[in-house]
Formats: sequence, C-alpha cells, structure tokens
Amino acid sequence: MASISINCFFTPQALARPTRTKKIFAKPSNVSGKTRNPRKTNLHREAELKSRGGDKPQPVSDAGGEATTYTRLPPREDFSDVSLLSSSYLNFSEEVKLSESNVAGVEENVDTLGENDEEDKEKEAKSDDDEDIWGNYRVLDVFEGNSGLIDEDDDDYEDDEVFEYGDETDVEKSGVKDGEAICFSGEEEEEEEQEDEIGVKEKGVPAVMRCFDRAKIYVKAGDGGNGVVAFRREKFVPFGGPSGGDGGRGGNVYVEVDGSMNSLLPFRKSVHFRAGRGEHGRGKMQSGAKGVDVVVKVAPGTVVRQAREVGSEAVDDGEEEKEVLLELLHPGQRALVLPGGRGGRGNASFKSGMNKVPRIAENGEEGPEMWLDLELKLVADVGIVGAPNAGKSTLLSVISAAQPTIANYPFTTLLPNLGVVSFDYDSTMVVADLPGLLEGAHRGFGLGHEFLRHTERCSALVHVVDGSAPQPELEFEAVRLELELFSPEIAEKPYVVAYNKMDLPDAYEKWPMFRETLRARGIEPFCMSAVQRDGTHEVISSVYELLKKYREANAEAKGLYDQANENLDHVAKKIDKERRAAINEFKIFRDSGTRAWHVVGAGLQRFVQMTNWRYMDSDKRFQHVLDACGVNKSLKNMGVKEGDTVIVGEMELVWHDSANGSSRPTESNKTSTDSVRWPQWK
Ligand SMILES: Nc1nc2c(ncn2[C@@H]2O[C@H](COP(=O)(O)OP(=O)(O)OP(=O)(O)O)[C@@H](O)[C@H]2O)c(=O)[nH]1
Ligand SMILES: [Mg+2]
Repeated sequence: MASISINCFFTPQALARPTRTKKIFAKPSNVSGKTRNPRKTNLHREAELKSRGGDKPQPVSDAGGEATTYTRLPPREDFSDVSLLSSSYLNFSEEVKLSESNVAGVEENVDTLGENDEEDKEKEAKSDDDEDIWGNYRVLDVFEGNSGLIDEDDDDYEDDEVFEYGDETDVEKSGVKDGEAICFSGEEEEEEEQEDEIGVKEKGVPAVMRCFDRAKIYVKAGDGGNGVVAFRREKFVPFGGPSGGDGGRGGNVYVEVDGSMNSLLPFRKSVHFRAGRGEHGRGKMQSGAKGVDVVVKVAPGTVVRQAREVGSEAVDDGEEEKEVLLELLHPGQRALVLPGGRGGRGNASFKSGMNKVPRIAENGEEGPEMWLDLELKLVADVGIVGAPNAGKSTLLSVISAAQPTIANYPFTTLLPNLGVVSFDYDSTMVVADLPGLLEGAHRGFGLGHEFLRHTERCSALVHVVDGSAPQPELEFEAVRLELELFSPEIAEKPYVVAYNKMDLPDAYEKWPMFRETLRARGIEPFCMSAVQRDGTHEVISSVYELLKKYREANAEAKGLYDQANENLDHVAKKIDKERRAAINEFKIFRDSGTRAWHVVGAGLQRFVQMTNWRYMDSDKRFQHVLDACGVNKSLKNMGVKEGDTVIVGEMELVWHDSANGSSRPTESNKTSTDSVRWPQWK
C-alpha cells in the first residue's frame, strides 16, 4: 500500500455525492453505461498502445506529475427504479426440461404473442443484476449496531423504500418461482433475425416448420455470490477477528443429449437459459451455497456453434465463420459449456499478517454468457431420397412402424420422418424419409436442400424412383446430379436404387428399359410396389447389407471417436482460460471522439467488476493494483492530463494530478457521504 501514498489514488467520486442512497446502489458496471463501453468506441480510437514494450514515451503532465487522484464520476442511471428491483427475488435454478408442452401449440402461440410482453419479460430477466442490491442490503443488516458513521438522514429511508421490493406480485406476474430456471417464450428479436437469415430459402414454409432443425439460444452461467465483511462478536472473545464468508459459485450451464427429443422445435419457445447465481456469504465464516445449474436438453445429432451476438455491431458478412464447439450424438452425453462465476471472497479471506482487520470483500464474478447456434443433423443410418411423389414415405411406412403422411401430390413430406426397421432383436437400423428433391435443389429450390445435410450422417441411401414418371431414367439422373452438386461426400455413399409403383402398368412397361439403362452404368436396381409391399423386403435387406459393411469398416474408428469425446468440457475450459487473463495484460486507447482513455484487459475488467466499492479498503486496493500492474505509469507515459476521463473496464474515472503526495479525499467528504457501517478506516 506504500505506493498509494506516494503516487496515485483512484477515489470514487461517489464519495462526494450528496446522498448516500445512490452510493450504496452504485455499481461500477452501471457507471459507464452502454455508450461508455470501450468496445463500442474502438472505431474511433486514435491511438493504440500496448502496456508493455509498445508504450510511446509521452510528455508527462507538468502539473505535479508526482501524485495523482482519480475520481469516479457519478452514475447516470436512476437506481431507484422499482421496476428493476421487483425481480430481485428471482432465483434461477433447477434443470430446464424441455417438455413436450413446449412443442405443442407452438403454431398458435408464436403468432399471438405480443412483442411487448416479450420485451418486458426480457427486462425482468436482465434485472437479475439487482441481486447485488439484495445482497448488500443483507450485509448492512449484519452491521446495524456499528453505525457510528452512518447518516440516518431521510435518504436512508428512501433506501428502505427502494428496498420494499417484496412486491411479489411482479414476481408472480413473471411466472418465475424460486428455484426455477428461467426460459422465455414466444417470438424474440433474435428469433426474428434467425428467421430473416434463413427466410430467403424457406419462404412459403409455415412458421412452425421453419427452424426446427436450427435454433439460436442464449445461455448464461450464474454469477458468483458476493463475499461479505463481518467480524466475530462474542461475549468474552475480544477482537474476534474477521469472519465474513465467501460467496457461492454461480451455477454452470450444461448441454445434454436427450434421447427422447427428435427436433429443436422446443427452442422456438424457450430461448434464454440462465443458471442460478451463487448465494452471498454470511457472517460466522459461512460461505454461500452454489448456484443451481441449468441443463439444456438437445436432440441426438445436435451440432453446437458459437453464434454472433444478437444486436452486435459486428459487420454481418453473411457467411461468417462459426466455430463448432460441440457435436452431440449419443443420448446421455453432457458437456459443460459455461462455468459459473467465482464467488467473491469475504473479509476472512483477506486477513493477513499485515492487515488483521480487513474491511474489504469482493463481489461475485459475473457468469459468462453466450449465444449458441444449434443445428440438428439427424442420426439416421439410412436416408430415403428421391423426387417428390416417388413413394418414399410409403416405403418408410411399410418397412417400419412410422406413420408419415402419404398423399398423391409433391412435397407431402415437409420434414424428415424417422422410422426404426428391425430385422431381428439386435439388428435394427434407423431410416429417414426426406422431403423430395427437385432439380436445382442444391441451389435451394424446393424443400429437399434444407434437409440434405441430414443425409451427411447416413451410412447408406435408398434412392426411390417413381416408375410412373414420364422418363424414370431422367428423374433418377436429375436426383443423382443434385446429390453430387450438393455434396460429393453424400454422392459417394453406398446406395440402393428402388424402382417403385410396379403395380401400375405404365411403370411395369418402363421397368426393363430402366433396368438396362442402370445396368449399363454398373448399377443393379430393385423393383417394388411399396403400396402392395412387393419387393420392399429385398430393397431393405440389400441396404442393410451395405450398412453392415459400413459399420464393420468403421467400428475401430468409432471407438476412437467416442474415446476422444469422452470429456466434453473443453468449451468451458477455454472460456475459463480467457477470463483468467493476467491483470497486467492490458491495452490503452484514446477515443478520438470523447477524448477518454480506455484501459482494456480481461483481467482488469474482471477485477473492476469484482471490486465492491462500498468498502473503503476496496478503493485502496484498486489504486494499489492499478499502480502495481503499470496502468498509472502507462497512462502518464501516454500523456494523460488533469481532468481527463479514464475508463478502466467498466469504471469511469477522472484523472487528477496533484502536487502533494497526500491527495486523498478530504475528511469532510468521507463523513458526509459515507456508506459503510463498520469501523472506519483510519
Ligand atoms: N400405385 C402405387 N402408388 C404408390 C406406390 N407407392 C406410393 N404410391 C402413391 O404415390 C403417392 C405419393 O406417395 P408418397 O409416399 O407420399 O410419396 P413421397 O415420395 O413421400 O412424396 P413427397 O413426400 O411429396 O416427396 C401416394 O398417393 C401413394 O399412394 C406404389 O407402389 N404403387
Ligand atoms: Mg413423402
């Protein structure tokens, strides 16, 4: 702490604010507001200098240059917004089970839900930040007796008024009870965007049919609970020492494969998944409980990618690179996607030989958040492809217990149907009946294109040809060509050709010709009448043989694949690593528009977020850390001047040069705006 008295001080200006109401609630994250977000002003940055090595020596300010003081600017937001506080009871927790009820009735709900309702719900959810307020309030209670330094003025009562958020009506309205994870339903802004993205291809398809195999969801891990400052007070135990417990860890977000799901349709209703936040620490060395995890259930065959944040200012260049995070194929597979935020340390953790009475505690770390793109690729062994109306669904209905819609017009099948074909007790295969393919399908004509990617996972294909078509050979060629154009990998898969509708005289007559044409190409076609169940067994036996060969050939590779994917927590590990960046890795920019200095670094940002400004020692620690990690020095080298705005993480401060070394806030400032209820720092 010696460096503080010599050099720089960051003194939250909130200390100089006339009432203590806002001071108590002031959160650094709210101080800078959205427009102050350093990331958003990157475009206007004039200079970019790295903290180490790349610093350009700049003339140091004349005024003093020795001692400096930072002063925090007052927050702009109104913290007495009762609507925000109303949801501070929300405890997000418990597993999210995507029940069937989510699926049912989507069609009606999607159209009728008002946008305003959704916005309101989103606001309520976002205000879970206000749990800090709740936590702080409880901390204050602990120290009610030590209030020698407290202003019991009217403002305090205002505080209390603000805290009358036991208005459970709002909570009830939101439909969220304690111990429940939160999912919002209906059409969302991001959902609209999602539809826009694929709307071009899927124009004319009913809303409920769209996106069933693609979804965009928002996941957020729970914030850590706050640590508290407390001291042991007991009869006959003088100087009991610090006893503030640590906050609990926030809940994790998992993605798990649910074997009973076969589409991503439930995500049209439920987009947001938030894990519960950790409980705050308490006196008597009691640590807070861990937040409850959220498990997002997906269908087997779901590919998870990181999505571009909805509303982000990133230039949308259409096919932006999306990293595949996970491929979840087998029921029961579970991946940790987002780890919960760390709990803040209580003052017991800060006890040291030098400081036996620490009056400092940390906020819990904010849980990471992310938008995820989910894409479902069916895990079928065999795919039935062919032109529209060829009899694909009829074939599936005959060989399995599936009951797809069958009708005498093209595009009866809009979504793939799955059926299980069993020859014996242990010889089964999953067969998918796909929507018909048209010429130009690879360019997006018709419906089949959207679903062709499902065949990427199939081991073999059955190509059904409509024998009653004017020229079955041409129809066969056209579909083959589409497959090849869409993906050479699909075209290389082993396949069986089934010439259908042999019961019709027309088809029967064309059969010899068709067979000869294909034989000339080295393909031995099968003929059948799906309606009459003639010849279907041969077709299916033949494709099963292909499948067996494929399975045998891939048995070894599959074993290796499963082993490699046993631990699916790599996403969380990566995120954790990014968040735990060293505190002395930062960059300093100067915004050309606002002329503010931005100090940007993941480690620093996390430090600022976890600093609880209500405790006096936090200021000291903050200044000490900024000094120790070289921020002050770098700023001075770059030519920061008296009165300049400096934004560190999400904290906005004003740089003050001072001629004398003791530029702490005056005593009067401290007492008039004091907000702490424990022994004053001397
Ligand atoms: N006569 C006769 N009609 C058949 C046969 N197989 C299917 N059909 C008829 O052909 C029509 C289309 O059958 P679907 O099974 O719906 O054809 P599909 O290939 O699934 O068609 P889409 O889903 O639209 O691509 C229906 O009217 C069936 O009854 C058959 O072997 N003989
Ligand atoms: Mg069909």
